[in-house]
Amino acid sequence: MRYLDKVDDTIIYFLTLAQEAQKKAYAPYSCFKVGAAAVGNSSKVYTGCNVENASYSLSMCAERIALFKAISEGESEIKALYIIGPENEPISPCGACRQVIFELARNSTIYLSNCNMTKVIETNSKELLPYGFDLKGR
Ligand SMILES: O=c1ccn([C@H]2C[C@H](O)[C@@H](CO)O2)c(=O)[nH]1
Ligand SMILES: [Zn+2]
Repeated sequence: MRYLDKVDDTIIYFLTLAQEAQKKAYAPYSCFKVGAAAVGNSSKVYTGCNVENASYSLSMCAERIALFKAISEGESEIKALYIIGPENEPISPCGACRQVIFELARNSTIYLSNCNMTKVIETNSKELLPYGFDLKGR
């Protein structure tokens, strides 16, 4: 887990796609809009935003929507996952998303960005969720 010294153009490109999705977030309860972009092995990009519900626990996070879109469209592996939050510090995925990332994006590079892409953390599934629950390795 490290802050990037320089945020290169490729990262800016994918974070911009995540930011476009972030604008579509449906977050009337938290007013906390998040966007994500998952890059599949095919190099196709799947974006997501958080979608909330009056029954709060039915809300879904941006990164899970992006990952579920990718898998449901036939991607078998995710190369990279970009997540952009609304604040001045990089977004920190919730515990549920960390488990889903561990399942579906285990070998991905993961980028966590603040709202204007000036602070970007590079990390991976095992740093986000040490000793994650795993049935694959049995
Ligand atoms: O990494 C995160 C963290 C939070 N949220 C959403 C969930 C909820 O809709 C709102 C406030 O927690 O932000 C995400 O989509 N991704
Ligand atoms: Zn989450």
